Amino acid sequence: MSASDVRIGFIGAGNMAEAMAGALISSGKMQSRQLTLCDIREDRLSYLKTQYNVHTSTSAAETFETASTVVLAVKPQGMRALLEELRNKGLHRSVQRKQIITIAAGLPLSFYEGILYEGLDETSAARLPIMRVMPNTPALVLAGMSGLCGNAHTTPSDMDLAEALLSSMGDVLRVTEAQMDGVTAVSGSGPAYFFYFVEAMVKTAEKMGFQSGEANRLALATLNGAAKLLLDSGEEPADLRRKVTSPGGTTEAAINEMKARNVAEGIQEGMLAAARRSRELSELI
Ligand SMILES: NC(=O)C1=CN([C@@H]2O[C@H](COP(=O)(O)OP(=O)(O)OC[C@H]3O[C@@H](n4cnc5c(N)ncnc54)[C@H](OP(=O)(O)O)[C@@H]3O)[C@@H](O)[C@H]2O)C=CC1
Ligand SMILES: O=C(O)[C@@H]1CCC=N1
Repeated sequence: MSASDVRIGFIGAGNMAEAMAGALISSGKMQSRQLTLCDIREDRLSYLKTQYNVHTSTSAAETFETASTVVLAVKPQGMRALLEELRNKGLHRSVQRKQIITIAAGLPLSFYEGILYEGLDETSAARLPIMRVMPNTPALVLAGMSGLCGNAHTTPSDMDLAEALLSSMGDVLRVTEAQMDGVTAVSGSGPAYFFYFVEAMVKTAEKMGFQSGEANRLALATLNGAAKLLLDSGEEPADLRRKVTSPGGTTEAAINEMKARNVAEGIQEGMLAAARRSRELSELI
């Protein structure tokens, strides 16, 4: 199937679906008319239609039927009801082969198989290969990071298709399913850790007397520059940190204070909590 034949249907058109759909369009990978965004919220759909000129629908069944690739983008807690709705309408007995890509945190491939493959023989199940993707919201600005894995019915060309779509939004790493909780904790949730750090830096700059706009400029230009330096120089973060840290200087005073407050441990424990929560989500359904 060539890129122009692909029809992607997003079921659940929230923050992450918007980031992915927006990236597919702005990267030139897909035309708006190749995308359908489905949500239960009409207000959300009218915003998305105005913003991206995509097809919109309130019907998950219709979106599933008309797509060649379906992206399941509802919250994990709503996934069972959605899958059961699709299965109860017989849509899993698809004659047309289509890729199912789920972006929900935590839920294992076996959960989707248990519902979507119910009553299907191997030949019919093979028409619905299922892939798990863990993207992140910087996809919207084509700077995303995604982890990708697939079930036994996923062929190399299904994986290539998913990777081609995701690489238009940023970097892609193929992983095992066992690594997905880790991907979620590092890159899926990761942008929020960074934003939390920015919030703290900006708040502190304001307390030091800078106007909000000035505080934002100081913090953001610095973090953007530091990330660029790290990426472009190829040097280790610890080495770059040492180059900023003059013995007996201001940076040393800051880092000593952060170490005394176990900031690194807080980051580690936060990330481990995210991975734990990812595993827990699979138990909730
Ligand atoms: N946000 C992120 O950074 C990331 C999110 N994810 C995953 O992406 C998924 C979506 O997250 P996110 O975009 O943040 O969530 P949102 O809540 O922003 O989006 C989900 C949308 O789906 C709607 N919805 C719920 N049930 C249905 C249904 N049956 N049919 C159609 N639409 C429905 C929701 O409506 P309502 O609000 O009324 O329920 C909501 O508008 C989650 O599973 C999450 O784990 C993965 C990586 C990163
Ligand atoms: O917070 C969450 O559960 C989702 C998954 C990764 C990022 N957001």
